[in-house]
Parts: sequence; structure tokens; C-alpha cells
Amino acid sequence: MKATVEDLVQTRIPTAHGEFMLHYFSNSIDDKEHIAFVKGDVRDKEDVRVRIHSECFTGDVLGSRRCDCGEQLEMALQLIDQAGFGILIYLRQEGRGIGLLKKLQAYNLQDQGLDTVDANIHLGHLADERQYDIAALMLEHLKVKSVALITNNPQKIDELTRLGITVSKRIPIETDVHDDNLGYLKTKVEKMRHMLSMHKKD
Ligand SMILES: Nc1nc2c(ncn2[C@@H]2O[C@H](COP(=O)(O)OP(=O)(O)OP(=O)(O)O)[C@@H](O)[C@H]2O)c(=O)[nH]1
Ligand SMILES: [Zn+2]
Repeated sequence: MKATVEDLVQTRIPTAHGEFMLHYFSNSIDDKEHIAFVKGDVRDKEDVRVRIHSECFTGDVLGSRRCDCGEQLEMALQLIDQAGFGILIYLRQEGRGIGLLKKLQAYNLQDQGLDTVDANIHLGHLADERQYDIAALMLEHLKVKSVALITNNPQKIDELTRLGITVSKRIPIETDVHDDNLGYLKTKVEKMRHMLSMHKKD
């Protein structure tokens, strides 16, 4: 049976990047609270700026410098605001799908010398367990014609395309490289094919 999503509540959220409508979705795949944060009118539009952001409690909420998530979240909202319309999909796939507990254990393994990929594998997981079916269904529901995807990750483009979404463009989202995130970003480039230029800020 085909998976489904249901747009249960829409509510207005004013932000530093203008006013958004928060769409709370339920779905037939998991019991998590996935969100589409929509600015302006996206219906039947081409090249809609879309960020598919995976939950990162440490980066998004606590401002951890181990990763680039918090900065990317802010940048994505800015990019959407600049266009006047767009969507931030917030998927509850903490720790690339392995959950917060395992991600924190993986951090401790990384402090012992493993990289992000090997730490996941050491814990019995794949390097990346995320799925994008729910995001694709949300985009279908919002009637977006084509997507300018805000990402450095080619796998996200491949997966969305496989799921029937037209990705017309890619918009890079690069944050500053510093000592705390250098290893993490290098592993993304070397092992996960991320398109990052790795400019270090002096
Ligand atoms: N397992 C694990 N997950 C991590 C780690 N660091 C960050 N994450 C999670 O990674 C997810 C973000 O994915 P990233 O690989 O940083 O970036 P991406 O979303 O694939 O790519 P972009 O679209 O270019 O940002 C979030 O769910 C974070 O919680 C880590 O060391 N181990
Ligand atoms: Zn993060």
C-alpha cells in the first residue's frame, strides 16, 4: 500500500526571517512529528527553494560546533526569506536516523579516533539510515512543481528524484570550517560525496 501523509494543522509562525506557516503532518510510516515550514505561496510554482533538514538536537537547539546543522538551519530560513517563498521540511531523523542516544555514543567513539561513518558502523548501524519518502509526500501535498534543493548532499537529490520529485536546481549551503567541525566535514566530503569547498575561516 502507498504511504500517505496528512496535513493536520497549519499555524502562523512569525520569525526573524518573516512569517511562515507551520504544517504539522502525520504519516503512515512512523509516529514522528514531521514539519513543513512554509513561506509564501508555493503551490504550482517552479524552482521552489526547499531545505530538507534532518533533526539535530545538539546542533539545532544547543548550538553545538561538532556539526554544521544549527548554522545550516538559520541559513536555509534566510535563503527562503530572500526568495519570498519556499519550504523548510524538518524531518525527525536525529543522528542520520539512528536516534539521539546512538548519536551521542557515536560522538564518544569519535573522540576516541573513529570518524562519523565508522562510529555508526561500530554501533551496528549504516552510515546513514535516513529516508525521504515522507518529505516527498509532503512536497506532493503542497503541490510544488519543481524544487531548488538547498543541500550539499548528492544522495538527497538522488533519493528525491527516485521518489518522483523534480529537482531542477541545487543551492549550496556551506558553513564556516573550524577546528571543532573540520573532521566531521572532511568525512562528509571523503566518504559521503558531499559537495563542499572546505574554505577555512582565519
Ligand atoms: N550518526 C551521526 N549523526 C550525525 C553526526 N553528526 C550529525 N549527525 C546528524 O546528521 C544529520 C544531518 O546530516 P548531515 O550529514 O550533516 O547533512 P545532510 O543533511 O546529509 O546534508 P546537507 O543537506 O548538505 O546538510 C542530523 O540528523 C544530525 O543529527 C554524527 O557524528 N553521527
Ligand atoms: Zn548536527
